[in-house]
Amino acid sequence: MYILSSKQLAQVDKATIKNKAITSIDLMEHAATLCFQWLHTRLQGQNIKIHVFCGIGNNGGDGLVIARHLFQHGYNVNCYIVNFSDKRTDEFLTNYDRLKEIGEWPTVINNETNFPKISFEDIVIDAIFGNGLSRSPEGFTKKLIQYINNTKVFTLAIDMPSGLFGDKSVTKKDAILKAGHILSFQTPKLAFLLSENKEFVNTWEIIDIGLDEESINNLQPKINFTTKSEIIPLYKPKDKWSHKGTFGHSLIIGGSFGKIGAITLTSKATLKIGSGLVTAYVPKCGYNILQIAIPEVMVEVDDDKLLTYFNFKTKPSVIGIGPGMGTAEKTALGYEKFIKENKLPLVIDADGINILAQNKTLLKYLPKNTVLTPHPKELERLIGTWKNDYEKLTIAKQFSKNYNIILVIKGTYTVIIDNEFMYFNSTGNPALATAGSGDILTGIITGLIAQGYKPKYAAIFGVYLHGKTADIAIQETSYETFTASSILEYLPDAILDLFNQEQINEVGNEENESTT
Ligand SMILES: NC(=O)C1=CN([C@@H]2O[C@H](COP(=O)(O)OP(=O)(O)OC[C@H]3O[C@@H](n4cnc5c(N)ncnc54)[C@H](OP(=O)(O)O)[C@@H]3O)[C@@H](O)[C@H]2O)[C@@H](O)CC1
Ligand SMILES: [K+]
Repeated sequence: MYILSSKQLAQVDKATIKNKAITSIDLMEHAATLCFQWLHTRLQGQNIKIHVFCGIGNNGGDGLVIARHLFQHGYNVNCYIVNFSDKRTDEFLTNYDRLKEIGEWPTVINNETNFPKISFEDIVIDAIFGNGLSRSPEGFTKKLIQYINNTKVFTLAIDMPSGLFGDKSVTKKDAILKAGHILSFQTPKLAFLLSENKEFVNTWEIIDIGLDEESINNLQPKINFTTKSEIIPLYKPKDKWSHKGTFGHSLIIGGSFGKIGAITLTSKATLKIGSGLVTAYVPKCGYNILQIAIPEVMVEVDDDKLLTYFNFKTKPSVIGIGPGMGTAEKTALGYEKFIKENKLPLVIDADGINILAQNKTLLKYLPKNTVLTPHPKELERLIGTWKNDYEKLTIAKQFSKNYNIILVIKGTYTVIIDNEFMYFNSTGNPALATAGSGDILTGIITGLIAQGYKPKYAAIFGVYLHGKTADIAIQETSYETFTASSILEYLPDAILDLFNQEQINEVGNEENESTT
């Protein structure tokens, strides 16, 4: 699913009205009716007080439509116009009239004295600002947002939490509505996926309002939200004539005394995802451990307790390197020599990234499309600091472009960056924040490359499956007891789930929980 900027969304709105021969007012009626139905299905006519706050633009227009349907279905509704400007849109005015026609006159809020009493048990519908927000709210509108936030009432934001920009950072964070849930139109907004907005974005879901797909595709959006429907076409079915050589040979390099577990997990994951052959290259102290832990994996050894020489004999098709490796001086020296001489596809994690960050001149030796999988701290060491999440993404894109590499930035919504393109992952939950989780991911991506997946798609697919294991597991287990080994245990379910037709239809209407 694409993620569109506010500007792109406004363009697609216009194109839809033109190409689908639908009027703007009908499009609004359709979109807002879907929001009403969402609420009606859940409330089933319960007598809960619902406060609908409407701005004077088209987001406010949506609010008026929702309020009308609520009134007509006998709900206990109070509707307000937040009168921050006299620039009412036509669609707002039409729906204002339609509400009056059914005998309901909204209360106009012009200043603080007009704020209504809101109880904790009530529901607030936020239709103050949407896609047309042009600056941070000020004056009584800002005060109203703060007033609503202070009540701690459940808030349902229409399209976006008021005061939040869809695609740029907000410096004044005290004028943004804290949404309990967001019903957002057509595409996720970039703002929902960034941790700097975690206070304002709890759960969200996408309401498909039928905007013109062709117009969306014509924009060739560069930001994606990868759900099951984007992942399925990536899957490479197995050819019945294949043999283990067809699925590649992965070499997994890493480990040090006390951290052989990390490289064991990576090797296991590489094997489990289907790499035809796997060899681990570890310090001697890891030899017995690996041979006993994973009989299917071959082992080559380096120095006693630390990797030093990097002189393996294996001729792999791809190398995954870094987990548990450490950054000791002799390891760093050997690694630097390896990086300068290596021509094979690489997946680099953990200390492999840290050593590159210490000596950035090495970056130019990385083969095109090398995959780097930093967590936020490793990323900072690699690309420097950032002022906000948007700047982080801009710097990361430039970095990916400069060195022709693929970045997998791990987080609540892990993002894969390839030059100007960004792919935000839709799966995963806090269960994955556990020791060894990253080591497993490195193995999964390496093993997919071994099987012929292009590095970018191996990263996108691997991150999706990694997250999906936790989503499936959590229905049967607890967050607490989920460990890195559980990822491997649930990997078969994550793959099989791709072929589960029932859930495919749900894509586009999935609830997404922000989990930071
Ligand atoms: N057919 C369609 O297009 C559909 C659209 N849909 C809905 O439309 C929404 C977008 O509507 P919209 O473009 O009218 O923008 P919206 O956010 O309602 O308000 C903009 C107004 O606020 C003003 N303003 C901005 N910031 C301000 C500030 N800080 N303080 C004070 N004023 C401020 C701004 O004025 P200006 O910036 O020019 O000063 C303008 O007057 C979208 O989110 C979705 O809900 C759906 O119904 C589907 C069909
Ligand atoms: K809103």
